[in-house]
Amino acid sequence: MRHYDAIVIGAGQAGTPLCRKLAESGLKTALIEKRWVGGTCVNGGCSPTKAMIASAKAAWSARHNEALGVSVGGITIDFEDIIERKNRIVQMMRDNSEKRIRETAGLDLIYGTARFSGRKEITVTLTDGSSETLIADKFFLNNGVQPVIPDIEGIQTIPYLTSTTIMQLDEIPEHLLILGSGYIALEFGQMFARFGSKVTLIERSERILKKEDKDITEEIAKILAQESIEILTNTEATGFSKNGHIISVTLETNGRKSQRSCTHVLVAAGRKPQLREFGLETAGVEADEKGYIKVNDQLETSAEGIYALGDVKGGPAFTHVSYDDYRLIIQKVVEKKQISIADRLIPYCIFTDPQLGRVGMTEQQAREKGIDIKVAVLKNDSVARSIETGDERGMMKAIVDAKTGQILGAAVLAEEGGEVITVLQMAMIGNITYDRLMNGIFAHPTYSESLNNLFMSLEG
Ligand SMILES: Cc1cc2nc3c(=O)[nH]c(=O)nc-3n(C[C@H](O)[C@H](O)[C@H](O)COP(=O)(O)OP(=O)(O)OC[C@H]3O[C@@H](n4cnc5c(N)ncnc54)[C@H](O)[C@@H]3O)c2cc1C
Ligand SMILES: NC(=O)c1ccc[n+]([C@@H]2O[C@H](COP(=O)([O-])OP(=O)(O)OC[C@H]3O[C@@H](n4cnc5c(N)ncnc54)[C@H](O)[C@@H]3O)[C@@H](O)[C@H]2O)c1
Repeated sequence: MRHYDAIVIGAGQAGTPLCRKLAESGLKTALIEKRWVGGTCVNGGCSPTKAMIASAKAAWSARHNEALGVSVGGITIDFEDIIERKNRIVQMMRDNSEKRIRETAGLDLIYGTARFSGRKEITVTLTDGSSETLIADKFFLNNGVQPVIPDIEGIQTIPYLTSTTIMQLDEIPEHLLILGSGYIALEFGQMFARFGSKVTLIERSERILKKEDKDITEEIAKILAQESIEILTNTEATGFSKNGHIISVTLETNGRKSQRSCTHVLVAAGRKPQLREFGLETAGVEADEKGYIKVNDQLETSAEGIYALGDVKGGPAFTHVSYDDYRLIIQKVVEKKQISIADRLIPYCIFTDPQLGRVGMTEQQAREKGIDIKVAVLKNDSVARSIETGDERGMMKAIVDAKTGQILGAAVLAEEGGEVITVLQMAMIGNITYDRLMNGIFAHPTYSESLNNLFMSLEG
């Protein structure tokens, strides 16, 4: 039985950099991965989707540029080229990561599926079907999550797509019906509409992106409608059947049944842990009622010497969170520093076009907490940058503590909303009050310059 100082399970956004740093610190380390180095982000998440979204944006721009006096004539979408470009990017990122791992002294990369067979012991089913048992003093669990497939009558009889398989299609769907209206649904929905699919979003709540403020989600819904994306809210899919290449869907809207047909169905109804046969109980690691691994604010599980990082521990599921977990674990385990994941300020960006950059509290959350707030709102049709570039869609919004002037949260729905929100995040990190941004000198004409006007709206 091989013994290691540390075993990392899952080559995700935490596991990949973590295994190298552990080995470089002198710990004999193994990384166990059942599929590909790079995990979801590189192979089936951020990188491939954003590569394909770039193609979709290029198609939109080619059509939209006529409004700017530039006509390119008719455009064609070469879906095979788009998929090939995406595959090249993924392969390059995966190969670079794997190369760095293989070049690290004291680190073994083992391809196989791990499960706990003892308290500090795992059995790995290797890709050739054989198995090996390994023991270690410390374990770092970075197993990630997988798509939820809702238990809807007939769903298993249709060739439904997930975020992974939709990026392996060899044709553009004629009519794509999407279950859900979260991050994955909106990013793929707009992407495929721009490639030429008819797109229908099915959302059982009363509105899309229900955790975001209503004015923001209404603005996004308006933008999607301009691209002929159909959004059915308060609606559930209750049955599926297939006849040739046509899929029939039974929908229920406020108790009223209707029938629809489409050619493809994407399930984007959330993600969940993949730990059913992982042997958490054998290791003494507790999970919560939804199956996520329970951790304290130092990423420690209920079992001594076993830590969990990234999506598998629940909470915000983003690459930058997983990466921050890695940074903190190194500080704790190697540098012997105090760490805490409590109260992390976690920004995010939904890569629709325009992007929705977000940080901190929504207006709704602040009001639910009873905080005395002021709300600054600026529509992009009064932003010089938007007018000049011919893209006036979207808005900016900031939530400010009425007593202290501190910025509590913000949303920027704009072309580079993900970049502009970082300016507001920096202000929050540095405790810079809104009046300093209102009076700050920013380069003209940038989106960030309009933060002057955004906060001026608070001065009445
Ligand atoms: C379509 C899509 C788009 C996304 N876009 C963004 C985005 O733009 N920005 C963003 O911040 N986030 C995005 N995300 C979320 C992001 O991909 C994840 O939050 C991120 O990858 C963090 O994952 P992780 O490190 O927890 O684990 P993962 O990256 O999921 O890695 C877990 C790894 O563990 C392996 N594994 C699991 N169980 C075992 C086992 N028993 N034995 C061996 N190996 C095992 C898996 O094969 C996998 O490689 C997106 C997700 C999806 C699905
Ligand atoms: N840009 C990004 O950062 C990005 C992009 C993609 C994914 N992600 C990550 O991946 C995670 C998963 O994304 P997601 O979009 O699958 O989940 P999500 O939780 O964001 O959205 C799921 C949506 O599906 C709806 N839903 C659930 N069951 C349904 C049903 N039976 N019928 C109709 N609607 C139903 C929910 O009400 C919800 O609106 C995200 O939470 C995010 O952390 C991030």
